[in-house]
Amino acid sequence: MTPSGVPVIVLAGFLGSGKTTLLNHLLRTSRMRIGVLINDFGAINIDALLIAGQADGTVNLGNGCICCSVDADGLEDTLLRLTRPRAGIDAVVIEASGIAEPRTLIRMVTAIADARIRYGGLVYVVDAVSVSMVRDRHPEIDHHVSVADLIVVNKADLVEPPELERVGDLVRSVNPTAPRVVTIDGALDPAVLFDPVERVIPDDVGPRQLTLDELVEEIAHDHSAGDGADSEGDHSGHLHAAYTSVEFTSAEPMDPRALAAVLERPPVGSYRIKGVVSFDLPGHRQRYVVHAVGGFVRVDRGPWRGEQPSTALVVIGTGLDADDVRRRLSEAVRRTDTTDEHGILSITRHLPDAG
Ligand SMILES: Nc1nc2c(ncn2[C@@H]2O[C@H](COP(=O)(O)OP(=O)(O)OP(=O)(O)O)[C@@H](O)[C@H]2O)c(=O)[nH]1
Repeated sequence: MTPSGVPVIVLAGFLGSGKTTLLNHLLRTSRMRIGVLINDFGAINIDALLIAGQADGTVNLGNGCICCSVDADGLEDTLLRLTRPRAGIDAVVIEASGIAEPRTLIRMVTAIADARIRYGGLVYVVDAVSVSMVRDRHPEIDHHVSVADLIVVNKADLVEPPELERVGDLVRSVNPTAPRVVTIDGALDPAVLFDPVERVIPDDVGPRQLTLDELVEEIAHDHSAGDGADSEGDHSGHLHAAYTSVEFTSAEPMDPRALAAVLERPPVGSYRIKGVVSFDLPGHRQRYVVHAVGGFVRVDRGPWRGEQPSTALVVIGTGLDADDVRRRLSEAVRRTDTTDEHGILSITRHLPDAG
């Protein structure tokens, strides 16, 4: 028998492991109506930008780590609103920031005593390339893996089979019971996560089902009305205590060669750079999405979605010199006197199909 209540799944994993990629895959391939709660680290919510347009309903929980910036009541309110029968949501996924403390989040979800929702488990994404290095730096990652209900070993395309096997053994030694799935680009079969549903909207839910835009608007309004305080107290032992982020925005287009240099040789202390970039060059006026994780750079591009082309980047790391980061990015804003017609190649060579 399928348990009752809308499942609330927590999606976690270290910085850059592939959580947003996996979530986008689920949103594209699942036939369910999925509500998404996103919590990103940094004042500009890049993950919300990267998911926008894909999710049925996206609620941006704002700046900071979810376990700090959203108090238990705020999370409860949001979840209960999101799962009202009129909303017709089949499942909720909370994407935690890459340095969130999943156990705190799980406690917050399981503490909600309302039959309308149930905790749907922790899906933990492991980056096959960097997991060993990340464990050396942050042994507490093992605690996160150990409480996972499903472990997704992602980026299988970037490691040789023996290394993949080694990562599998390592994960199993930390969490012997959770099932493991190996993926490329987070291509997880939604059936692994969600029970099939037959959506029945009860008769007593009012004149009509809410559109998700209406729902999101309502929830966003509630959030701006009262931002949560820290309900969990001391976060000094959490991963995010050591990390800071630096945001950068520019209405002026960027210089591709200079930006590529920042992505390939990131500022001292930087572990993760991500964002949306405008180059505004002939043939390259699309919306570029750039990612750097450890030493890996990846670029994707697509159309702007009605927004004004501009650049928004976040750099996350430990011991970042914010002034230096901003200076390097400011220097990568395109100067009008430059004519570097091949500069864009330093960016397009990181497109997945660039060979
Ligand atoms: N080659 C390869 N790249 C991947 C794979 N999965 C994700 N990526 C890339 O890795 C980068 C980070 O992916 P995201 O999905 O943004 O990672 P995240 O865990 O959401 O990152 P944070 O929110 O910053 O913690 C992006 O450039 C992705 O395109 C994969 O399986 N293979």
